[in-house]
Parts: sequence; structure tokens; C-alpha cells
Amino acid sequence: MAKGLLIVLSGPSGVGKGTVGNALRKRLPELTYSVSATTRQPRQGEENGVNYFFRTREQFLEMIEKDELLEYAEYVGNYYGTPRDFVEQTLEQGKDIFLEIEVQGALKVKEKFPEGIFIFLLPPSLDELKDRIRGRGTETQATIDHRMSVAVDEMNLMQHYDYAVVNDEIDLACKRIESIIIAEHCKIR
Ligand SMILES: Nc1nc2c(ncn2[C@@H]2O[C@H](COP(=O)(O)OP(=O)(O)O)[C@@H](O)[C@H]2O)c(=O)[nH]1
Ligand SMILES: Nc1ncnc2c1ncn2[C@@H]1O[C@H](COP(=O)(O)OP(=O)(O)O)[C@@H](O)[C@H]1O
Repeated sequence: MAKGLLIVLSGPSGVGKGTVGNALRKRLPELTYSVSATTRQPRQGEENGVNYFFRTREQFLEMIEKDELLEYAEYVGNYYGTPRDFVEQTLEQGKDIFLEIEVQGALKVKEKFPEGIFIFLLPPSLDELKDRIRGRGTETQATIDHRMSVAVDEMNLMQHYDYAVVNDEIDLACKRIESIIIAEHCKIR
């Protein structure tokens, strides 16, 4: 049986990865989504095992030690990582798996899965990006400034990706991602 496709959506904080990822879940319910582990505190409405596996720093370090993570990154003071077994089992079953992760982690996944499909989500402009981070209301001014400076560095890594998708409108961005997945399945390998 052919293996599934590993699809990675990445891009700067606040660009809309979570929003587009959630919209995609509704449009493409047959796609399997990886749930990451993190040491950050749950935000209102977030559920353990659904949005993230919320873990203590000790638990996370143990996952690293046991090599249970496909990749992990420290991002704005917290750890985030992709549980390895779930990704590998999904691909072995011939199903596609979708990861929504930040840029450092995506590049580590690329080293292990160069055949993956790497999609970079872009904001319509940097001003719009700042407005989105601020508008979400989850950040203080200091973390907004930090996230913006990280975002500018992250944009420079776009060249390592296969596709660039502008998140101007959520529906359009989803349609572009859906089209990429369809095209990749039609590709002669
Ligand atoms: N490397 C890596 N990054 C992740 C993972 N899960 C989530 N992220 C990224 O971590 C960053 C921060 O996530 P979060 O705290 O939920 O904030 P938000 O995505 O900016 O709302 C985002 O860029 C996520 O895409 C993961 O498993 N590995
Ligand atoms: N296409 C869009 N147009 C307008 N606002 C958007 C769009 N996509 C996302 N947003 C808003 O931008 C903010 C950041 O989105 P989020 O999904 O949390 O980003 P990320 O996961 O990349 O950090 C949220 O307030 C979200 O509602």
C-alpha cells in the first residue's frame, strides 16, 4: 500500500495557522491531524488531547529523552513537539497526516521527511500580521514585540518550503491548501 502524504503547514505566529487549520478540519474531515504536546498553559476553550496534549516541563523532557517526539522546538518560552508514533502509524496506514507547527520544527521534520509537503502561510502584510496577533488578545505588548521579531526571522526561511499560501481570506487559503493536496496526489513520483 502506498504511504500517505505528510503535509506541514507552517509560518509566523499570528499568521492564522490555527484558524486555517481549524477551517480545514471542517472542509477536510477525512484528513488526519497531528495533536502536539506543549508546556504552555491552556487558553480558554482549549481541551487536553484535542488542541494540544498539555504537559509539565518534566513530562515534556521525559518525552524528549524517550525519543517520543518527531521534532520539538522551544518557542517564546515554551516547548512544543509532535508525537512521533501517531505520525508514523498514520502514514503506514496509507493516510495523509497534517501538522500545523512553527518554522524551526518544520525544518527539522523536513530533514527526516524530505518527501513531505511543506506549505508556508504568509500574511497579506506585516502590518496585518501585527494586527492579528494583537487582535487575538492573548498576548501582552512585550510578547507581541517578541513574536513580531521572531516572525520577521521566520519569513526569511520561506525558501525552504515547497508552497507559499497567502492567508488573505480563510476560505481562499483553505482552497489553496486543498488544491495543493489534490495536486500532490496526482503527481507522478
Ligand atoms: N515545532 C513545533 N511547533 C508547534 C507544535 N505545535 C504547535 N506549534 C507551533 O507553536 C507556535 C505557538 O503555538 P501557540 O502557543 O498555540 O500559539 P499560536 O499558534 O500563535 O496561537 C505556533 O507557531 C504553532 O504552530 C509542534 O508540535 N512543534
Ligand atoms: N484570513 C484571516 N483574516 C483575518 N483575520 C484572521 C485570518 N486568519 C486568522 N485571523 C485572525 O488572526 C489571529 C491569529 O490567528 P491564529 O490562527 O491564532 O494564528 P497562528 O496560529 O498562526 O498563530 C486570530 O485572531 C485570527 O482570528
